[in-house]
Amino acid sequence: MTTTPTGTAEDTAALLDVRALRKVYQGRGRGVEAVSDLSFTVDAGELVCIVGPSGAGKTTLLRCVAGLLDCTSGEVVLEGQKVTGPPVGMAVVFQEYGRSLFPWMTVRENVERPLKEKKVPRAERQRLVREALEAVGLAEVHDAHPWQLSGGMQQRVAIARAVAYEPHILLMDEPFAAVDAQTRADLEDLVRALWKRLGVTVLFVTHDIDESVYLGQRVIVLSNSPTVVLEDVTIDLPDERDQLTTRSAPHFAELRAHVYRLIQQAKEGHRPAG
Ligand SMILES: Nc1ncnc2c1ncn2[C@@H]1O[C@H](COP(=O)(O)OP(=O)(O)OP(=O)(O)O)[C@@H](O)[C@H]1O
Repeated sequence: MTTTPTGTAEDTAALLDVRALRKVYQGRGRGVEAVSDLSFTVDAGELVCIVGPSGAGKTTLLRCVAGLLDCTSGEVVLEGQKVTGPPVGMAVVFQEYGRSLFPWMTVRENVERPLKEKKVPRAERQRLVREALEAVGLAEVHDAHPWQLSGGMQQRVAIARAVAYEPHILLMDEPFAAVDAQTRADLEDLVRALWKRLGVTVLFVTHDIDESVYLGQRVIVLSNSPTVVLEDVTIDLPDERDQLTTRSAPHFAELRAHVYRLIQQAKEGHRPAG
């Protein structure tokens, strides 16, 4: 069991509710307060990006949301249940695809593995794996091993594995930081396409301001550590986005500049007013 019911969850319709999250790492002698007080919600079907300067606590936040790390105080509530371990309805895609795929398994076996653990019946598993590999454009290489594929293709496998699992929420932790710029653009479009097609909720952590504005419906900007939310920016760009038109739109530039200024303020130690 990875989640426990919370009596206070009924007051929110949000899929994910991060409430006054605080994380202090206990070191030798003294604690390090990485996250001070983080609160935000994500509604079902939203695509929300988190940005912040290096060391802002993005990974700490994501690990707490994923139930991989205990918070010191506050709570993470997913679908009305307090997260106390990796939740069933969640899948995570990490930056280091090389370490998250099993090299001795084929692409198909890698994607299928979590479904076996979830005890999905065989025929259903095969359908989900086939559809997920088709969705990321890798149907042809289902029998290859990860080490036979490029970095971008390996990350597509990791995305297919997450998608096949049919999560209610997909967490992505700087998933494209290790691929080249062209592949990154393709993968960004893949995430938007899958998000629209599947209706999955996505929480996407990145240090890349342009990427956050291009992908998100909202961008939550974090202060530097000990972390609070500096601003929750609504990205009111048209829903149909593409790399050329969207990125060259004047309003994209305005939003990008706004988030950029917030990150500069974060680096200078600004905190939200009040
Ligand atoms: N295990 C740990 N023990 C002590 N302090 C830690 C530990 N992990 C992270 N920290 C500290 O917590 C703060 C936030 O770290 P975290 O890795 O979450 O930030 P980040 O925003 O993901 O950074 P980056 O963008 O550089 O990956 C930093 O000051 C970091 O030094």
